[in-house]
Amino acid sequence: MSTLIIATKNAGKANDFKLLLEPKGFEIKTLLDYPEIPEVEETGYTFEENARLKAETISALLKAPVLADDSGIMIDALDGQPGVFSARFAGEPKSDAANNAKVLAMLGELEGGSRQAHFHCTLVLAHPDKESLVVEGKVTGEIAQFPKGDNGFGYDPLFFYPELNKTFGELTDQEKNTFSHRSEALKQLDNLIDDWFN
Ligand SMILES: O=c1nc[nH]c2c1ncn2[C@H]1C[C@H](O)[C@@H](COP(=O)(O)OP(=O)(O)OP(=O)(O)O)O1
Ligand SMILES: [Mg+2]
Repeated sequence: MSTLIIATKNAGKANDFKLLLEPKGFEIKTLLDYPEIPEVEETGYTFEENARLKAETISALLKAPVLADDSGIMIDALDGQPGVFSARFAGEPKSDAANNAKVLAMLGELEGGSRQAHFHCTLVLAHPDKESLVVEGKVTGEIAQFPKGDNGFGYDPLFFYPELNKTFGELTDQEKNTFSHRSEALKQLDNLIDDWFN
């Protein structure tokens, strides 16, 4: 069985990756299993730059293949904000509740059709002596008028997905991992990963 380290400290993402990759025979570890690894600063201005920083830094440190995810939510009415700054939108320390409240306050009374948004995910798979692989995925929806659902993490309770008539916070794990930006990106990776590993 191949071990794959995910360069994340986000327990919600870690859970998504476990559900998505363990059935494919990967043993998943995350930075929560390596508390001694220092924080990698996300100094990039694109998802790819930040995902590369996380994957390539940790891969060089651990001398092992490492996958990183940089993701966020882009809201049309806010010209694509919070985008790369999604995790820190309401400032530090990062808080999902404060980020969600800030988004709702900025959108105010805008009606459904004007609340379009999408989740974006860029994945970078790095190896100490190979070129990194880069893939991405997205999913489109709307920002709900108020948070709904206790599943998932981050902006999930605000992200209304019209196809299922539910927010991502109301989806089962299986539904989220069928429709999410993360699963979309992983599908792209799936086509490439076997050759890359061998
Ligand atoms: O499926 C998702 N469902 C809800 N929210 C999500 C999702 N995917 C990304 N997001 C939000 C969470 C965070 O506000 C930002 C990611 O920021 P991002 O820097 O990539 O992750 P992070 O700092 O939480 O963990 P880490 O860098 O250790 O992987 O977008
Ligand atoms: Mg981060």
